[in-house]
Amino acid sequence: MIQLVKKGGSFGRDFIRQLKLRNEESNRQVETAVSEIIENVRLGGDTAVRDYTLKFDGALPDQTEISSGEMKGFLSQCEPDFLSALSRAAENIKDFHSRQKQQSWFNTDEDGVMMGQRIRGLSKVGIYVPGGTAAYPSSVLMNAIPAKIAGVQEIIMVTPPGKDGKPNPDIMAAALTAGVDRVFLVGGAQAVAALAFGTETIPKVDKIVGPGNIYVATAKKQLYGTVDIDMIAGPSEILIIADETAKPEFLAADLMSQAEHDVLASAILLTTSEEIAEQTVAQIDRQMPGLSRKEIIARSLDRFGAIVVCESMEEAVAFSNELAPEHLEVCAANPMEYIGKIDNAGSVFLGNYSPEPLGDYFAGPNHVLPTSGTARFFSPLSVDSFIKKSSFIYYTESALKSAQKDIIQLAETEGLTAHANSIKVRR
Ligand SMILES: NC(=O)c1ccc[n+]([C@@H]2O[C@H](COP(=O)([O-])OP(=O)(O)OC[C@H]3O[C@@H](n4cnc5c(N)ncnc54)[C@H](O)[C@@H]3O)[C@@H](O)[C@H]2O)c1
Ligand SMILES: N[C@H](CO)Cc1c[nH]c[nH+]1
Ligand SMILES: [Zn+2]
Repeated sequence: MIQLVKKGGSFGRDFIRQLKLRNEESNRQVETAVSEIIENVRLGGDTAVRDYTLKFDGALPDQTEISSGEMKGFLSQCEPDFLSALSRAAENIKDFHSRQKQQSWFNTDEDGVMMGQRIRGLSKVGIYVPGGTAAYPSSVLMNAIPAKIAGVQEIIMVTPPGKDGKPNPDIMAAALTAGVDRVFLVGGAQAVAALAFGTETIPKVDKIVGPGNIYVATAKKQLYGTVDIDMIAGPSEILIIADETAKPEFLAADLMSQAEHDVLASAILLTTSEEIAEQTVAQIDRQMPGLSRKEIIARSLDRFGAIVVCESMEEAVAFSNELAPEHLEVCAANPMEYIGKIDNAGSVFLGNYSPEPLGDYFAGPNHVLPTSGTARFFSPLSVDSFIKKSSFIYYTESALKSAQKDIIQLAETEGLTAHANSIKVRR
């Protein structure tokens, strides 16, 4: 049962503490397990990866790597309507992310000094595509399309095998659509560790991106430093701010759309209307029995769901900024009014006709987003996540001469006389 907190109820600090515990508590539980998996994969390579695949996924694929020829063979198993929806979604995602591309730049002054920045794609990137309790072809597009636009030379995808040890055909179709270079059927913390260290069959990469459950998110966190990562993109979250013009039927549906991802997912409604709050509870009760993942939804809403009646929209916005949700829906008479007031949120959905799943699948912005309050400092996955920059400096003899006094002064103040000497020898 989702908890309903009426005006003046004891929500506030207690619930924020409970939500924060969601991260800490689950992290504590899995932290040790994940570090053991990482260490075993580091030492045991493919053998350890295979053992964990059998243990956690329940089946071993005949082969870990799927060639592009084999991927094409799976296309005939996909629904034609799915394939055309996938290609339309891919176009929207390409269009949105193409606008993010930054250009290298070089500037030359009148005195011949040239400086600039070269921007290029990372060489080898690992993308994690979840596949435990659901398959996520949409996450293939969200990970790989910005990587391609950034100019990544090699995109290595990992995803858990199906319960039969076989690849999911829809995920293979998405990998072909998005231009993934190599695909390995490995999931969980063992996949992240394999990409970070490299094994006999799985290549070591420079950066690992992509969403996943708590094991995947914890493994990325623990391996940061051995490898670069994009962010902590763990169990999904939705927070909705609604005034009295919102529609309870929509609110209930949207809360459950994210609760269905994971028993650790979180769904919160903050509304100024007691009537809307009560009707949303009723709508959840009405809609949930018809949903295939109702058990996951019920468990998620039970622990990490809440409907809270706030004093004002300002109070709701302040709460939201404090929680920094992955997804924020603003269902209000004038949603545009809130654009400047939202400080912390991964992706914001404005108005009654911009439901969260529109962003998950189709609109174009990335659905790989920071969770657990990390939207305070992380941004959505983007083309920027896949680039690196190098700076370039060219000075002429006369330009160096006019700068030499300042450089020598700064070097000597730091006590670094060899630095100063490097300038002096050119005088
Ligand atoms: N934040 C985002 O951007 C975003 C986007 C999409 C999905 N998600 C999240 O991705 C997750 C997908 O989760 P999923 O489970 O379906 O797929 P997953 O691929 O993330 O996880 C499956 C893997 O978890 C590992 N695992 C399962 N139980 C384990 C255990 N007891 N010990 C060690 N390892 C274990 C297994 O190796 C398995 O292969 C959900 O939490 C969803 O909310 C987040
Ligand atoms: N809502 C998820 C991000 O938290 C992304 C997703 C993919 N498919 C469906 N939903
Ligand atoms: Zn979703």
